[in-house]
Amino acid sequence: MPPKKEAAPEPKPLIGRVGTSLKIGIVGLPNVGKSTFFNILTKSAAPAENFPFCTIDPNENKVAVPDDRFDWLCEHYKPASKVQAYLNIVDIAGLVKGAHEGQGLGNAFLSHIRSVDAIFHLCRTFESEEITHVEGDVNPVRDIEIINEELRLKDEEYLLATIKKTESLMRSDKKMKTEYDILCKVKAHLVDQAKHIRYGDWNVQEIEVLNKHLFITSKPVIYLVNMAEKDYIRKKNKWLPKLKEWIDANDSGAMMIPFSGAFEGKIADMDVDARKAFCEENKANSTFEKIIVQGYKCLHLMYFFTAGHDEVKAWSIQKGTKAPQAAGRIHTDFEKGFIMAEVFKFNDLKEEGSEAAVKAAGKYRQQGKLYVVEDGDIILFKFNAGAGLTAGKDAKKK
Ligand SMILES: Nc1ncnc2c1ncn2[C@@H]1O[C@H](COP(=O)(O)OP(=O)(O)OP(=O)(O)O)[C@@H](O)[C@H]1O
Ligand SMILES: [Mg+2]
Repeated sequence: MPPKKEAAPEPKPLIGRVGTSLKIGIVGLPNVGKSTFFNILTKSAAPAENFPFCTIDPNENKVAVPDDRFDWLCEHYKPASKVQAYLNIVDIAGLVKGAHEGQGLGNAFLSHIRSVDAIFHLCRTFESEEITHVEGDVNPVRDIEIINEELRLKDEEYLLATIKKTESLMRSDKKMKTEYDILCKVKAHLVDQAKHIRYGDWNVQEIEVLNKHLFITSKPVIYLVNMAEKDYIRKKNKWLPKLKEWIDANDSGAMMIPFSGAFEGKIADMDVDARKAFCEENKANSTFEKIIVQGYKCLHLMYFFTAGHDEVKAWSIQKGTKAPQAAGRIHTDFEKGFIMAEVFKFNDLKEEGSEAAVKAAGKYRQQGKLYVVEDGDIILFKFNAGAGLTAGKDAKKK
């Protein structure tokens, strides 16, 4: 018998693209260390030289999302195959003041920013005589304002053109009126109040319209602060408190993560022992795990696990995904013929020691169609393999 339907409140839809192959893009002024960060993080070899506009075309790569629970499951099941979740990252060319009007490398890379789903906004606090700063001196607060204004102006240009188009369509199609009104509300926020779209409190209908257009300033942002190695080790730089203050005042709730491209580059080249000794000696550690995990979460992604001796796998899903759609990530038949999800929690497995013990303790739950999958759930789907076949056939061999 399938479990009873449980009543779950409908969560508000997310702003942004639907899917799981979402990407986070690295955005910032030229020569602030974007490609250096991208290369070390994703073990890529994109050009990262000391001159502005070194990057022209976007570079894309992925990096595994570190997770102790995944490591524990692999240790526990000793599976033949292990598949982690991945974060897709895009290294984008530097933006300068006036980019929305074609300054610097022009408009092309603003379209590269449009095609990502969240932003690592990278700024520079490291001083260097040799490494040019396009604005003449190091001032990350000013730099962040320049970039944020460019992104807003690009959205403004697109929004005003869209309002015009919608207005003319409305003459022959009355249904366009609702969309037109919503776009005007977006204009009051983005143009009249000069605010990024992500700060607005939008209702379901408004989010639907926003998701047709995927505005740049509706994307979630994490601020990454690239420090000199010395400053990173001593955990001090005069800009850190100013940046924190600016973010609290202007982008309240956004996360700021300080790191150092120079420090990360140095330890990435060391073998495990040398790295450990260096980090202990300097009482400093890599920030990359935190950046990857937060970048992944910022895309509204999470994962559930399937776990057995054949395979331990983390399946990326969007937050708020219900059990049948989560099953559909594995195979469309799993979604079509969904009967139930047998779910247990990672902590219960760790505590009880085995699946059998979890079951015996009554912590193995059967969940129905309305169950909203939680991060780190370990799931076995039961599904009807097709018309005429017996219901309840195991979805996945264990
Ligand atoms: N934390 C740091 N300390 C000192 N130097 C750094 C640091 N991070 C990066 N650099 C140096 O800054 C220079 C510019 O770096 P990079 O090419 O990564 O910048 P970018 O932001 O990708 O520039 P562009 O927009 O022009 O592509 C390189 O010489 C790099 O080694
Ligand atoms: Mg670059």
